[in-house]
Amino acid sequence: IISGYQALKDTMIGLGEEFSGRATYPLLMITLGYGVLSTSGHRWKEMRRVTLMTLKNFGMGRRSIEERVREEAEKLVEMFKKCKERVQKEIDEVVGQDRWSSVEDRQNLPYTDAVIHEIQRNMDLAPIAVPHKMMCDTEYNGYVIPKGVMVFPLLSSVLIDPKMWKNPNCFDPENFLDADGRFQKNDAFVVFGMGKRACLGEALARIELFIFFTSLLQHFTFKATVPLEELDTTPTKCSFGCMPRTYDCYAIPRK
Ligand code: HEM
Repeated sequence: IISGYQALKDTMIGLGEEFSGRATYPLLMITLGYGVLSTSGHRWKEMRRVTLMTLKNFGMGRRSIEERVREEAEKLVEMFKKCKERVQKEIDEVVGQDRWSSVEDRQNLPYTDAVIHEIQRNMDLAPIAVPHKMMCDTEYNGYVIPKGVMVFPLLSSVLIDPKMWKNPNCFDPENFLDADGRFQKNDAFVVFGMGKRACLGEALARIELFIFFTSLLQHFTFKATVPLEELDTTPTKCSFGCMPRTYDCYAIPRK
């Protein structure tokens, strides 16, 4: 298990090729050894290249991916409308009046951007990423890690690495803001993994999260149905992931 920002950076990026294999474990047996996530070596490289090309072609650049994501966000808002007959008229007014947010707005919404990042950091969706496999005998930090060994990049440890965060142990958007309130990137934001096997869907996921989040908050105010102190916001553990809990809430259209 590789833990902490520096060790993950040294191995996943510095020794990227050596650590680029994918280990097999029971959950991955459903893939029958196929697919970009579960393969290693030449086969994986080819699939990763083709998948990346397909994802790029799918959008023909970022703009049309964004348009498709926005369409989905609009559908989501439509879904809310259907469920809430009583407020349908108000929603129609809001949808009719406001423009949709776009990724260009991100730079002018540093606090919103910081909140989305902080949610992802706290969520810790993939605490151990997806296990890697050593491609050859490799020495790191005085340890010899033999070929074939399963390696867990402990992403959780980086997301709360005290050397890397202002306030690692609680929800604080300031972790992504500088003294002037501008958005500040942090290399320890590794929710999508690091190096050669890092998530292929990161760009798409980031656009989706930004547009869904801003569109929903643009059109609705969310209120809990119980006092906030009664809500447990810690993620639940589910297999090798961390999942958000489910909550009842009021989605109140904004005027
Ligand atoms: C918030 C959403 C997402 C998060 C946090 C996430 C996170 C991750 C992580 C941690 C890994 C493993 C990295 C490693 O092995 O070191 C991964 C792999 C991968 N993800 Fe995602 N992911 C997300 C969304 C997506 C989406 C939307 C897609 C597809 C469009 C996608 C496609 C993939 C693929 C294909 C791999 C395997 C890459 C490889 O093995 O070379 N992910 N993701």
